[in-house]
Amino acid sequence: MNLSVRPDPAAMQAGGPGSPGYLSGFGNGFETEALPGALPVGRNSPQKCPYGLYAEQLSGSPFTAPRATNERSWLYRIRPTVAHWGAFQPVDAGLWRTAPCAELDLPLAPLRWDPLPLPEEALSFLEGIRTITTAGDAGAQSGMGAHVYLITRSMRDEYFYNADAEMLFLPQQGGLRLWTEFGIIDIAPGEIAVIPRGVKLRVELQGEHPARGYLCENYGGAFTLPERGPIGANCLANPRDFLTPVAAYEDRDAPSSMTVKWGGRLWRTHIAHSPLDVVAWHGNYAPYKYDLRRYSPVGPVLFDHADPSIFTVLTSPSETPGTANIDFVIFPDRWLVAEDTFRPPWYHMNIMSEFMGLIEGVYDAKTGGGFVPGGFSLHNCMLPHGPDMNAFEAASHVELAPHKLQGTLAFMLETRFPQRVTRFATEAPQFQKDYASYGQGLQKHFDPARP
Ligand SMILES: O=C(O)Cc1cc(O)ccc1O
Ligand SMILES: [Fe+2]
Repeated sequence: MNLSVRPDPAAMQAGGPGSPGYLSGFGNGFETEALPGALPVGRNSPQKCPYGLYAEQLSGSPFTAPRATNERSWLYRIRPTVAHWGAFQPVDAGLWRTAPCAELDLPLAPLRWDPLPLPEEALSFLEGIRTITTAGDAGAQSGMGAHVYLITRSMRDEYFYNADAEMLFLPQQGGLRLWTEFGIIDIAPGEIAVIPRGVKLRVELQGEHPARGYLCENYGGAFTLPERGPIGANCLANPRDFLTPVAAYEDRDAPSSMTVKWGGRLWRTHIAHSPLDVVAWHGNYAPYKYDLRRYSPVGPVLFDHADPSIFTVLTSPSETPGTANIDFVIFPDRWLVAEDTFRPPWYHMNIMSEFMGLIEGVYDAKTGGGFVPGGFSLHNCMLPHGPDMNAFEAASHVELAPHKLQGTLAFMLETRFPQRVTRFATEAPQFQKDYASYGQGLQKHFDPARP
C-alpha cells in the first residue's frame, strides 16, 4: 500500500508552527514530501533530483532479504549523509553500556528498583541514559539493552544515530519530541516510538518539562507485529494505529555535533549544518509511534490465566521460530472474568528473561508495594518468581466477580538471552536489597487432611 501526503510546507519546515502529521499503517511502503514534487516519479535515482536534492538509500535489511522482511527507504536530502561526516573521536558514553558487558556477577535473585529520580543537572538524551541490563552481543546483532532515560534539557544543534540498535522509547513521565530525518514524532506517557537503526534524530523535551522513561535497544531483528494465529485478522496491536511521520526538514547551517553509537561506543564529530535535511522520502524503513491505549487485549473469557505472550505488542524475531530476540509485552487495562481461577500471574520459572517497568498504576502480581511507576525489575532466565504475598492472599480469597483492572500499564521486555545487570544499577540507592527474599513470606498452606 502506498500513501502520498503533501503537508503544508510552511508548517512542516524547521521552526514552523505545525504539529506533526502522520501516515497510518505498520511497515507500509509510504511516500511523503515536504515540498511539492520533491519525490522523483517512477524511479529512485534520476540523473538530477528535483530541487537539487541528493538521493540516498537507507537499508535496514540486507539487500537480498525476503520481501516480508526487506526494509529500505529512499531519502531525498539537501546533503548526502557522507557530507555531514567529519573526523569522529570517541567520547565518554557516561552510563550507557552495550552487550557484552559483564561488569559484575550478582547473586541469583529476583531484582527490583525504585524509580531513578530526575536530577537537577542539565542532561540531554545522550547524557541521561542509565543502562540497567544488557543481553546478548550487539556485535553479533542479537540481544538487547534495557535503560532508563532521564532528560532535563533538549538537544540543540546536536544530532545522533544508533548503528548498534533499533531504539524503542517508552515515556513514563513527560513528553518528547523526536525530530528525526523522516519527520517529527511527539510521544507522551502511554505511547511508544521506535527509531530504526541508523535513523538520525535529536531529542527535545515537550515544553522543556523534564522527562523520564525507559529505552530498549534492540540489537537484533527489527520489531514487527506478532502473528495473530487463531485470533484472526483483528485485535492486539492493529496496524492502522501505528503512525509514521510525514516528511519535515531543517535547512539549517549552524555549528553542530553529530554523535554516532557504533560498536558499543559513542563517537562524535562537528558538522556545520543540520543532518535532518530530508525533504522527501519513500519506503518501508521508517520510525513510528503507537498509542498503547489502542491495544485490544485478548484473554481468557472462562477460566485460567494465559501466557503473557497474548499481550505482545511487538516482537523482534531470532533465527529460531517462536524464540524471540525480544518480545515487547504490555499489561494494560482489562477485565478479569475468569471463573474458579487464580487470576494474577502464576508462580513460574522461564527460560526467557524478563525486564519489567511500570508506566502507571498498580501491577496485579505486585500489590504489596515496591513496584511503582518509574520503577523496574528483572526476573532472569530460569529464576523463580510470581505474585507477592499480598497479591497471592487477596487473589486466593477474593469473590470472583468480573473485575476491571484500571489505570494500569506495565510492560515487559522478554528476551531469550540472560540479562547482565550493570554496576550502576547494582550500586544505585534505588536498588531494593530486600526484594530478593520476597518469596520467603509465602506461607505453607498444605493440609493433607483437607483436599
Ligand atoms: O512475571 C511477570 O510478572 C510477567 C508475567 C505475567 C504473566 O501474566 C504471566 C507470566 C509472566 O512472566
Ligand atoms: Fe514472569
